[in-house]
Amino acid sequence: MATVASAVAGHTLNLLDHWQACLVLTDRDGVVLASYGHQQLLGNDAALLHPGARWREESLGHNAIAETLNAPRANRLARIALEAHDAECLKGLASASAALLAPASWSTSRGLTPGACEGCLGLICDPYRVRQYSLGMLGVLADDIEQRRLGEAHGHDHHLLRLHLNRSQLDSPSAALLAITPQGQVAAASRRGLQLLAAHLELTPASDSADTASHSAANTSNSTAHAADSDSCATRDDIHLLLGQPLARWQLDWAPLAQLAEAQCVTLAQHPRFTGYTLCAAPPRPRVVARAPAERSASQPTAEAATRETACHPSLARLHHGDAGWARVCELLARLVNARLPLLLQGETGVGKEEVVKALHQASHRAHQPLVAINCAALPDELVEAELFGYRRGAFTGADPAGREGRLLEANGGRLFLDEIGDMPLHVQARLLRVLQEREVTPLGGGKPQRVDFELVAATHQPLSELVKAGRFRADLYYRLCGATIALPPLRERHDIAGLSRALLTRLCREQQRELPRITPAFLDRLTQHDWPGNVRELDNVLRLALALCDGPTLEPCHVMLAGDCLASQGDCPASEGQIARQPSQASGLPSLHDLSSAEELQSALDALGGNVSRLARELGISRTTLYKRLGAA
Ligand SMILES: Nc1ncnc2c1ncn2[C@@H]1O[C@H](COP(=O)(O)OP(=O)(O)OP(=O)(O)O)[C@@H](O)[C@H]1O
Repeated sequence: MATVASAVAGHTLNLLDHWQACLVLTDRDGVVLASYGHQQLLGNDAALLHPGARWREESLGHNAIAETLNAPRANRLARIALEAHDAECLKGLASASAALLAPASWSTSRGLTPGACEGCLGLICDPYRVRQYSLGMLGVLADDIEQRRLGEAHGHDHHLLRLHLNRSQLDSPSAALLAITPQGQVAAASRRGLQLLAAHLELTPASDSADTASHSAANTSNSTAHAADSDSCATRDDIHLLLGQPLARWQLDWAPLAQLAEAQCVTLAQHPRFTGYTLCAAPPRPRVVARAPAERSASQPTAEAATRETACHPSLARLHHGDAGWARVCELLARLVNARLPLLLQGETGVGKEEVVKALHQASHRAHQPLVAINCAALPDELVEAELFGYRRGAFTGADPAGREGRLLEANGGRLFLDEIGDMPLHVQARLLRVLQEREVTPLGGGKPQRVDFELVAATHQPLSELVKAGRFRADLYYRLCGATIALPPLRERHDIAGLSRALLTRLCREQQRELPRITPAFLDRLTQHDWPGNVRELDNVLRLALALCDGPTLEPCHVMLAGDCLASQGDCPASEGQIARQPSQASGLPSLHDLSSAEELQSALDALGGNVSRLARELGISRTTLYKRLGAA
């Protein structure tokens, strides 16, 4: 779910930044899986936005996420007003949230399965900026996530029908989505899909009884501002009448629809109830299953079993920030993480191959076992065998008299990462192949072979298959390494450079224990225009330098120094809003509260800080609520 949510949330990052708002994705227990947007919102309590933090009532008191998760169906959308939060760090902020529900589905073998709550998407924000837009946005994001999850669950063996009155909106979350079996039965439907079918049968939407009780109880709290879900949805009983039914029941003729090629649209001009709707049908898309290795013992889990394990671990979800190519990589990794397949990662230098291996290891069942990384290009030819396989006492001149275990044995029980595998000398390739075949390591100088059990990941920036053709890499080893080959896209092809840059800057500022400067759109624009031959490594360096060059509170395009730019030629940056605000005498650069007596003066100070209410409140030593009250006097 985190992968899908990240892909969806990635589109909102600019907006979140502008609103100084933060989106929090939690699982159904209120445990944070990921967060996006303005991470400084909670100041010293930023850890609440980190994976693992809990937002249930027992941990954090009253808040919208907890409220939604108490009764997810009834409270699909909830909003908590300013003072109603219990936690000190949330006081003066608004929280709003939307439940993320799995689609109700039907199959011949299992019958009807109601959609369970899978998690929650919360928005923590400055209430004066966002107000009612927050719920609208959350509703759209939740619809989008739920639709994508439906496609993920059913798209490989069902036709997906989309209906919308406006052809250009067929791909949007406001379209109705139906999953149809090869026999033409409705197997699942999105919320809007259910509404559309329900309307056709003239079903009257009613509330789910269990959830309604808790909803009413929650509504008795006058500090809670609930937003009723304006999108009425078919009830559980109605779903029995909708799912598992032949599509023909709605007078939609299945045979010609099943023949539609993807992206082909039909306008249902004359249809009795769907008049004016455009319909588009996508045939099933087979799942991508990694190539199985040549041999596998019967006791090992199959690749197919692993493909069922599609939930994306937060450490994998953190690898991308909304780019579709990287989202696909993360999804594949999530499927393969415990599949016991050797993985081969291919990608240019600096794309993040090592980051991927670390994330993969953290997400795997072996996370608590060693991850042993070996850079094959960095080992001198004469030492590489000793390093990998170890040696016995006195095996060669200059060896450690006590002998050495070798890195392969160190990886026993865990994962071995062979970086730059294309640079491994041929004679070492032969020995490694033997280890992979026999799962035994014999140290240099002889001795008893020792059994080893490790997962294997190899990486290279070289086209390994070409090296095989050129006779520089053993074909038999190549086929042992590439149970699944995953190509990592270079940075210039990514569409999430802005989101990635924000994440890298946040990490750097945390490391340097400094406040994250405001990031101007022009700064991000300059980053997205570059080609990034050194990929994420180059971006990381450029951002480090930008932070070092930035004295004020705002990162401007002039702080971006790309390879070849000369520091000495860097002109002065124009004084930013924040620098203008630095005139007064205090260490913080702001006049004291005493000096800012009128609402107009407070407003000017706020404008000078780019509208950052939290920061102004902090600088002035007052709560956000007090600040709003004083601003409200204007
Ligand atoms: N998704 C990411 N999030 C944060 N940092 C990243 C990410 N991907 C890469 N980096 C950073 O970019 C730099 C290069 O990453 P990494 O070493 O994983 O690349 P690589 O592909 O293994 O490079 P090489 O082929 O040169 O060894 C590191 O500093 C790493 O921390």
